[in-house]
Amino acid sequence: SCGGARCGRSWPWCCCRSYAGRRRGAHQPGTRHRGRRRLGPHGFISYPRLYCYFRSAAAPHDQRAAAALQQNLDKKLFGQHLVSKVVVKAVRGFLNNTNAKKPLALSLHGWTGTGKNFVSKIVAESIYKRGLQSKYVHQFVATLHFPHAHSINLYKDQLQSWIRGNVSICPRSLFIFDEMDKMHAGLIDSIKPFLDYYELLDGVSYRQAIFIFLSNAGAEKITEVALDFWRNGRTREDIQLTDIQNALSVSVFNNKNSGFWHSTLIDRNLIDYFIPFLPLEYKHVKMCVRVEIESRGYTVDEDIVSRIADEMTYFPREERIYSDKGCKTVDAKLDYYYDF
Ligand SMILES: Nc1ncnc2c1ncn2[C@@H]1O[C@H](COP(=O)(O)OP(=O)(O)OP(=O)(O)O)[C@@H](O)[C@H]1O
Repeated sequence: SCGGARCGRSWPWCCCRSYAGRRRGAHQPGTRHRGRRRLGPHGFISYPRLYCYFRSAAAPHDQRAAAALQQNLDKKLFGQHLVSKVVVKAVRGFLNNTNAKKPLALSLHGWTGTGKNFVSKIVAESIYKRGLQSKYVHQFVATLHFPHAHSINLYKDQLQSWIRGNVSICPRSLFIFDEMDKMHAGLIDSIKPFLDYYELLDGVSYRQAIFIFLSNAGAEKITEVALDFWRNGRTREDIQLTDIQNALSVSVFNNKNSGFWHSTLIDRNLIDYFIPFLPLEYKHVKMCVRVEIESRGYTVDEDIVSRIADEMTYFPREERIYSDKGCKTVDAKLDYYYDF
């Protein structure tokens, strides 16, 4: 129990935002939240709901937010043409829609180190000034927050109450579920009502919320398609969403280790987009190395770039096209070459 401690960015199930919400009567079933007055951090009177509304929910009408998302993805994300296209369309469309019928639900799939967390961060930064640090952004990591299979019913209750409490406070809340493939089967179904087409549930509307699920499940399927294109002499940019999306959702639905195994979220079509992250090639790894060198304030040395990219391992064994860690570990390898 947090015992009324100050609200932090950690994961206190019992308290903080849910607790604060309860104190304000924000997420009691059937209670309408009116944004009551309270003293802000500097002694000013603040209106929590309005604060959230103007800081966050006003973003949909801000073309700059959508433009920033596009710009950032174009500039920072390598080798993921499908991701850039779909994420921009989905998020921009959703933010600009004042009459959304359901929350936005995106499921990002792909090999490790291909940019799933990176993209979630860019999405958060485009909507909320403080990005992942915003108190309206909630990140769950399956192995950290839902470790024990025997506690699944408890987690279900806690997850529901966490989401209910936070959406009551801020309708434009963002929930990111990492490591979906390590989530106990059935747990994620507990949030199904929130992702559905209800106008109100116990007086709360979830239609402005955004849910992003991250998973390695389906990576083999994605690699299979990418390899097929490569072996047939076609460029990876020729791959269309339609070449992967259906097969991906079916494979995730039928994969016992996907977190979405036989999930009602999938069979009730509550996930809006299954977004495939293609495995990264040698040239993409080099791009990541260059960015990392520049971010540390050094001039790019192409010799070091090649040496680091060469150190990574690539698959399949014969062709050696795709990095098996994507761009992960690139920053650690740099430490060896530079005396920081
Ligand atoms: N496609 C990419 N374009 C640019 N940078 C990338 C890309 N993929 C990964 N990176 C870099 O590598 C780092 C690690 O990637 P990230 O954490 O997003 O991988 P992930 O797909 O979420 O992996 P995992 O499945 O293991 O969680 C990112 O912070 C980013 O710096």
